[in-house]
Parts: sequence; C-alpha cells; structure tokens
Amino acid sequence: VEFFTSTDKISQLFNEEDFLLKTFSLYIDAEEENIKLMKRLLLLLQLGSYLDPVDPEKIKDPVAAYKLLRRVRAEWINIVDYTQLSLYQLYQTVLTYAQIPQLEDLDGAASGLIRLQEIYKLYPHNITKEMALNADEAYHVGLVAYNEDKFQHAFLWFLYSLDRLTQYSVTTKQQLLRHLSLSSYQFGNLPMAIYFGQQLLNLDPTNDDIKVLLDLYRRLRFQRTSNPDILRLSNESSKYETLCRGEVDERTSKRQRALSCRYSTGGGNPRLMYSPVKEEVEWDEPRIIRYHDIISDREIEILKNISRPLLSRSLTTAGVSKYRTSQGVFLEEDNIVVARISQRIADITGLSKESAENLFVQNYGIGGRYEPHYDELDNENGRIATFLIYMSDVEIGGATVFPEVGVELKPKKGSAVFWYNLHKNGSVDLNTKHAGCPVLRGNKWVANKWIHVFGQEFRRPCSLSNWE
Ligand SMILES: O=C(O)CCC(=O)C(=O)O
Ligand SMILES: [Fe+2]
Repeated sequence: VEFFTSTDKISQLFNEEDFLLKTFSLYIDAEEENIKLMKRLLLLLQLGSYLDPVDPEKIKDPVAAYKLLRRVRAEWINIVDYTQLSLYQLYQTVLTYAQIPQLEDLDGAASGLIRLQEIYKLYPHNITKEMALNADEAYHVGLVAYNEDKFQHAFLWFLYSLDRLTQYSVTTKQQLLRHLSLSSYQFGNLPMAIYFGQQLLNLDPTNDDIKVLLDLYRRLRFQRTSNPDILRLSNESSKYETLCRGEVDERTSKRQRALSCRYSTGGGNPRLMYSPVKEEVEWDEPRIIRYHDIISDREIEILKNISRPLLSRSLTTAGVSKYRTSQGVFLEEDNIVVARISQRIADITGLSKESAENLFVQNYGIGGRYEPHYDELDNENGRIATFLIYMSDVEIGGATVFPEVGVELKPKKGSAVFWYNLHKNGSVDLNTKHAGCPVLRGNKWVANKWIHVFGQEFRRPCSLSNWE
C-alpha cells in the first residue's frame, strides 16, 4: 500500500501502530513463558541424568550403553521440540503482513511538504508552526528537496535542522554544513557556499573533499557577479499558484459575485419538480455552475465507506505521476447509492448517463494536488462535461482553479460544480484547463462524473459555428 497520497490511508496508521505495539508485547510475554518452560525442561533433564548415572567405566556393559544412547536421544528430541516451540517464526509472519510505510512514502510525504511550501510560499518555520520537526526529520526533508533540484528549499531545511541539532540527533553538524555549502553553491550563492564550507573545514581540518570544493568556489566567485538571495523566497509564481493562494484578481471576484443564483428543476424534470436544486453561476465563459446540497452527509459517508478499501493511486494519461497525488476508485453502479447519484447528475444536467464513466471517488494526500490539465480525452467520444462533487470541506487549500480565466472554486461539502469541456462544435474549450490545489490542511474528498459525447446528440445539440 501507498500512504502519502491519501490522508484517509495515513489515518489508518494509528491502528497499525497500535497493532504493532500490542502484538510485540504479546510476543514477548509468550517468549517469556516459553523460556520458563525450557528452563524447567533443562532442570528435569539434569535431574534425570543425576538420578540415573551411567558410569563411563561401565560403558562396555551393553545395558549401560543402551541406557545412555536412549537417554541422549530422548534429551535431544525434547530440546528440539521445545526450542521449535519458539514463536519467533510465527511472529515474523505477522510482521510481514503488517502494512508499514515504505521509503517511497517518506520521500513522497517530504515531497508533498516541499510542494506546499512552493505554492503557498512557506518557510520551514511557517509550515512547522504547530508541529515542529526535529533535526533528523528536517535533514531528511532537505535531502528530498536537494534530490529534486530545489536547492533553496533544501538550504532552508538544512539551516532549520542545524538550528535544532541536539545531542540526541543522529544527523551530524558536519553533514549539515556540507549540505548547506553544496546547496548554496547549486543555488548560485557562492559567499554562502564558502562560508559554510569554511565552517566545516574549521570543524574538520583534515577534510580534503571540502578543501577541493572551497578552492573551486573561491575561484568561481571572481567570475560570477549575480548572487541570488538564498534566504528569501521569490514572489514569482504562475497563475495557478496565485489562484491556489486565494489571490483572485479583484475584477474576477467582482464578476464572479455579480453572477446569478436560482432554483432549477433541470428543465422541468419530474424528479426535480418538488425538490428543485439550488443553482449558482460561478462563471460565464466557460459556464461553470455550482449546485448546492445535491448530496447528503449520509450519502457521502456511504460513498466514502465503500471507496476506502478500494482506493489506489490515481493515474494520469501518463500513468503514475507526481502531478496527481491522490488515491481514487471508480465505483460500480450496482450499489444503490451510487446509482441514485448517477441518476441525480443526469437529471440535473439533462445529459444522458449512458456514455458516462463510473463515479470516480478521490481522497488527496499530503500536499495532494492535481496540476493544471484538461479532462478531455483526445478521441471522438471525449469527455464533453465534468460534474465534480465536493464530499468534504477543506480547512486550507484544495480549491479547484481555472488559471486561464482566473477562477477559484472552494470545496464546499455537499455541493458540486459542472462545466462543458467541449464547445458545441466539438472542439476543446481551452479555458476549461483546471487544477486541484494542494491541500494545506484538512482532508479532501471529491467525486467526479465525466460525461461523454455519445448519447448527447439530442440533449446538447452540436453547432457548426467555430465560436460556440
Ligand atoms: O480535485 C479537484 O479539485 C479537481 C479534480 C480534477 O480536476 C480531476 O480529477 O480531473
Ligand atoms: Fe480535472
């Protein structure tokens, strides 16, 4: 199993930890009992040989020889039996079946933290406000950043680690100074690289490796003029990142607020006549509609419960990808709640559910996100429309954003958003590029319904115009 891409999976680790510690304690008790039994056996064997001695002098006597053979064999069988009683083997099997985070999980989780820092412009001391990392943990996050060529973040984590170094840390000051020097150099800040290199050399004057590096850095320093500030994170960011931070353009937010709200019966659909849905236009072009309260908390709990044991890493068209860090599952329609939701989506949108995909339930992980993409699949029966249900609120982060038009949609439990990915003429609406922002705090659950082209001919008539 993979843990870091699903906060729901991570919370299962509490049970796993409890199980590990309890079974370990039981195992020790059982082994202790076993040792007691073995000590008793030893005593009995010693007693037996004392009470029925065989005189070495008398070994010529066939009866004495027989007795000795018989006794040693009996002792051996007893000892083998008792020592094989050891529960060690059995406990090993229990341990093999335990679900423990892999090394990839630790690196993935660290990578998620770094991604959060990048998007939300956080320093190590900002992101660890409520929960501090110790020197060893911070060193690990720094190494992951370093391996991802994110040298500034790596440097800041190494510095944070150096500051928290104690006598209990496994990480050494030498390791940190070396990495501080290396990451400064990689980032292009030579004075800092020289400073930390010199610090290391003072501490460890026989370190030839750092002498060579220092020589190089000092020579380079005369050739290089630029000296980027490694202590301050740059404010540069893409439209996607700005939107994720909630920095919506004032004009956009005005335009968004001016849009209308109404009750809809899905064009007179009998199933909606007596319980019309609350519909809010979130954006006009592309038309993005929010439907409020279209799924109950109870239905959400049921969907989560059937999904939980089936979740696995969500793929992109390129397979497993760091651009999409969540776990998901397509739910079969044989469940009555799943079928009911599908019917409701068809009623609300007026689109046929025949060529739609099964409902795709997703839970995001540490820094979980889906970077800007089009839902449209490149074929003639592509995803004409997307119906995205929010199954949770998210404390911080996790919005769905449209960078081309500057729209930010905040998750609101029980609501859904809907848009057409294709123009009426069948071409892709390039403004529907969207992303799921990294979850900074909280659990994000969503469910997607992708509706396809075939079957919508009479429901959404196509158009030959090239702008519709
Ligand atoms: O989670 C989100 O907000 C967006 C998800 C999405 O775009 C997708 O799964 O295709
Ligand atoms: Fe999408």
